[in-house]
Amino acid sequence: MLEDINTVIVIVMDTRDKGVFLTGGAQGLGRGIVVKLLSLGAKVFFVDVDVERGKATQVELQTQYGADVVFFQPADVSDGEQHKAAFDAAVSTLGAVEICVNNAGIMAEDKWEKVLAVNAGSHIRGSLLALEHMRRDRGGRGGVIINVASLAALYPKSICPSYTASKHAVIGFTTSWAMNPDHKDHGVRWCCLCPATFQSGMVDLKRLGDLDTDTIAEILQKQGFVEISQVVEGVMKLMRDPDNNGAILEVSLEKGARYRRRQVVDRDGVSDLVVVDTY
Ligand SMILES: NC(=O)C1=CN([C@@H]2O[C@H](COP(=O)(O)OP(=O)(O)OC[C@H]3O[C@@H](n4cnc5c(N)ncnc54)[C@H](O)[C@@H]3O)[C@@H](O)[C@H]2O)C=CC1
Ligand SMILES: CCCCCC(=O)/C=C/C=C\C/C=C\C/C=C\CCCC(=O)O
Repeated sequence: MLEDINTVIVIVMDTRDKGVFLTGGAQGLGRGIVVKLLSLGAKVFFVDVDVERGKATQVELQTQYGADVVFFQPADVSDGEQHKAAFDAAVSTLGAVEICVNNAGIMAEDKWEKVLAVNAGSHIRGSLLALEHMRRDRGGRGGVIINVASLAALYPKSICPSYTASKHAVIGFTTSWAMNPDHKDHGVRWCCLCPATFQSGMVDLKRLGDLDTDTIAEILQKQGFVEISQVVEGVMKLMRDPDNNGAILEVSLEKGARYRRRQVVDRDGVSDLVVVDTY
């Protein structure tokens, strides 16, 4: 009798010794992703505009994981020069960057230009810096770009229109690049993460500008939060699967982690992109 041999072997991206560049790593989700990647043997260079918190995080993580695997540089990623200088410093410190996580974000409806500069501008710039460095057809090693959006990237949100616009921009930019016909040559994957609300510095109601904090507190209380650890697992899911390109992964309390959209690249990396799931 024939054995069932329909076993699928999935080769996941090995993060060990990979160079990572991440923005907004001093606290919240960014810090959670840094810790996870360090625990898996990656080397991480993170930036943040919060210098004190960034330094403290660096000291703590160097003590735990080693002084030669985690590096912090202060940078405001809404400033193109600071952002580029930090990316270049990451490349010279780590040797190469193969994973880029554009995570830094703010919510401040009374400063919509800043919201767009950080949440959309820095994700676009960071992606282009990473693409240029990683692309195989220009001597790079390939890699993956993860852009942290939000559930607010997928729906209109009357509470925070500018924040919502900035997150929609991230989805549009990332999925458009994922369809680039040169994908097979440059070997860089593009993914978006869309989490529901989780506890972090951003949920500090004092920092939300002129938003109606009483209403927000009431909604958040009723709605609940996803755990940062669940959101970090979502990032790992996007990162690890070598077939993932153009993926939008939602992480919510009701549905857990699920793909809203995804395209696959054949194992040989030379076929056209095929949309396998849409919404
Ligand atoms: N907290 C939440 O419920 C959700 C957050 N997100 C997104 O997750 C990402 C991370 O946010 P959280 O961890 O929640 O916030 P957080 O406020 O805890 O951490 C964000 C970090 O980014 C840094 N940052 C802000 N502006 C910066 C700039 N111009 N340059 C460099 N660093 C800067 C902050 O100093 C902070 O350390 C953001 O993109 C946010 O929009 C998405 C969905 C839900
Ligand atoms: C806009 C909400 C969904 C995503 C959450 C997010 O990206 C960041 C949240 C940060 C702080 C919380 C402040 C405002 C959100 C308030 C209420 C959310 C619920 C509204 C809704 O889901 O429609």
